[in-house]
Amino acid sequence: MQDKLPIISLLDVRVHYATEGGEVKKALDGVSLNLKAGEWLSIVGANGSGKSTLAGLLLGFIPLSAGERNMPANLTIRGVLQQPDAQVLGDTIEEEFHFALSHLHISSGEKARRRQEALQLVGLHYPLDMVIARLSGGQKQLLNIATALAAKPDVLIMDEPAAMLDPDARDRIERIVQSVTSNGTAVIWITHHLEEATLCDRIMAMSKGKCIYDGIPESFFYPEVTAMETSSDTNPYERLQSPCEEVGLEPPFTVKTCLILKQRGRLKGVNPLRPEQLAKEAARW
Ligand SMILES: Nc1ncnc2c1ncn2[C@@H]1O[C@H](COP(=O)(O)OP(=O)(O)OP(=O)(O)O)[C@@H](O)[C@H]1O
Repeated sequence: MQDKLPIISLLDVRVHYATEGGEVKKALDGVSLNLKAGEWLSIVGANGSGKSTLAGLLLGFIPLSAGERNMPANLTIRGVLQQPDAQVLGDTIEEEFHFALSHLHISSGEKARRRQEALQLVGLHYPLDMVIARLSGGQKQLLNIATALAAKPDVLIMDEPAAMLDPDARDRIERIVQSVTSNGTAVIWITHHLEEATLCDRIMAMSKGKCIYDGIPESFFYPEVTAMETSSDTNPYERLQSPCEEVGLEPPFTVKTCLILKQRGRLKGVNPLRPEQLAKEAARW
């Protein structure tokens, strides 16, 4: 991925709002970002840290107060919002695809093919005249993802896509993201549930409108662990805080478990992020 040029580049972007009290609210306060084709970027941060503002800026519905946003004019970007209902326009699945693809200059046969492919990918097997109101929240979200994917976007931005979903639906979205990124679509997945940020290529952590970490997940979740010259049996290791902990975010359960094991001298040299990776390491003991 290193050799690819960025398809989106933000340079020192700022989004400021005037508050009723006459002060300036800095929703984004000097953020720079390069996104490459096929990259899976997780944007994490506490409530109000600027994640959705960044998504809105990339999707083009929030204007810049300052800085530069560079992307090719023909770049196709699609967004999936947290509340599935907020995005649905049609009454039926067929209508929803009709609205989503109406602006594309492709034949109706190609539209039908893309619709079929996208529904297959997200695993929605319903007749096209299925009334959307009868779908569950998770199914509506999968439909939103399918309509976004049918436009063959260069960039897919998902703002808390799994917030209303059960673990199975979340796993499905993760598999979809793995599939589309391997085909070149860049995906930005915004979340404050850090379990959802353990499969991505890169994490960007936001705090108070600033980017305070931009790098691989492993270094975000795991601090340096150093052996201490101590006679204590229970805690022979002292560790620094990870960037994740420094920002005040709660690490995934797997990471928390591993950090405790590391403090007890176990799991040296490995930094599992997913439960299945931890199980594999534990099985070696
Ligand atoms: N239109 C607006 N006018 C004034 N302030 C705003 C506006 N939109 C966002 N903000 C403020 O900007 C900051 C960043 O908001 P944003 O929604 O981007 O955060 P977030 O990280 O997405 O939060 P959450 O996780 O709760 O969705 C917040 O303090 C918010 O109150």
